[in-house]
Amino acid sequence: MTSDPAFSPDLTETIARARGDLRMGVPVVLRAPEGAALVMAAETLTEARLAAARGLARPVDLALTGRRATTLRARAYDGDIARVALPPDADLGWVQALADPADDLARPMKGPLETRREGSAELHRLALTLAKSARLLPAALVVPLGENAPPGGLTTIDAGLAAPHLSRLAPLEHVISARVPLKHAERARLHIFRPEDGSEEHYAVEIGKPDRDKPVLSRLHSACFTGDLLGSLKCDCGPQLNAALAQMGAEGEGVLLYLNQEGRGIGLANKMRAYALQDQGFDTVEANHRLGFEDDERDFRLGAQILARLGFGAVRLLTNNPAKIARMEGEGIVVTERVALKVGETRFNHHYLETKAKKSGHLL
Ligand SMILES: Nc1nc2c(ncn2[C@@H]2O[C@H](COP(=O)(O)OP(=O)(O)OP(=O)(O)O)[C@@H](O)[C@H]2O)c(=O)[nH]1
Ligand SMILES: [Zn+2]
Repeated sequence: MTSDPAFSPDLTETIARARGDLRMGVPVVLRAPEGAALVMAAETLTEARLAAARGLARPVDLALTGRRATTLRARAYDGDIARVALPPDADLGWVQALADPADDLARPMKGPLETRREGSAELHRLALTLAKSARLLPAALVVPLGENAPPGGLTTIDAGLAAPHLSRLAPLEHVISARVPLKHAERARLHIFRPEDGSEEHYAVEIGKPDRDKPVLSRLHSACFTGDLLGSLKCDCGPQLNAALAQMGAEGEGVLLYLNQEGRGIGLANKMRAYALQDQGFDTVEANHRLGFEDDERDFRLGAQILARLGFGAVRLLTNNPAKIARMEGEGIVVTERVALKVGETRFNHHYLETKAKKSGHLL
């Protein structure tokens, strides 16, 4: 056996491993100067692990976002985070009901919920960041280890190092580019970019050979499995994707970024949870909030980074979303023109588009 540290995972790799652990239901150890804690995602928690957490005889918290706490009428003393004390008789169903709003209307009374105000919320905040980045519901059990040694074989993260690390944008590796003739543009190339943090790859479709010294017609498209692939009438994504490529094809050049930020960054499973809430009468923004997410969890720095990597510094941006323009400019990409992209309105998405205009500032 070699003990060469080059073989050991670094911080980025350890965090990627922790994401996988949480998705599988395996606890992760977060270490801080005030003590270590075991963290488990509420979504993948089991009865056996909940019982084991109680066996440690320490006060156990369920960390929720401030958004979820508002729906549950629980006090979030840390602003963006609420630390709900696990009652002695709480079972797995209780944890899941707090984490998942699916049955909020059928079973409205979860409380009274006791939330903590003393001590630090640092590990709770990190636990929720990890759960979100694993595309799980943002709810996690936080079990202080106290004098107990962490169980063997668990991924261990230094919280002080991980928090700033998670807020930075992972560098992208350009993997490969190749020609893909498209219906709308025979001269097209697909570029694949892979984030160094082990998260999903993103794609750039380059139409023609745009001059890098001029503003390029560009679209930052966020993945929408239901709209892009299934032809869902519940949103306008499919027609927007098609129309953007058609316009680039007609002009002979352009660049479309296909960012794998499904569901405005919450992942497809959570987007379907949001759709189920919309079936109960909530709009697209309310549904995200009830789940514990912000309206939009996407990181558009990614788009700016890919444009810069391809050599573009200025764009004519196909969008109705002013936030995308602001984010591009904030990252040093000049937006010389907004090109409106109004297609695909149906009787099923009329309310969705209206909500985006009213609540998220989209231009009509
Ligand atoms: N969470 C959530 N995501 C949704 C919903 N409907 C569509 N989406 C996602 O929203 C994103 C739409 O992205 P875009 O069309 O690129 O962005 P946009 O903010 O609407 O801006 P423009 O289309 O550029 O005007 C996709 O990732 C979809 O999967 C919804 O009801 N809830
Ligand atoms: Zn869509």
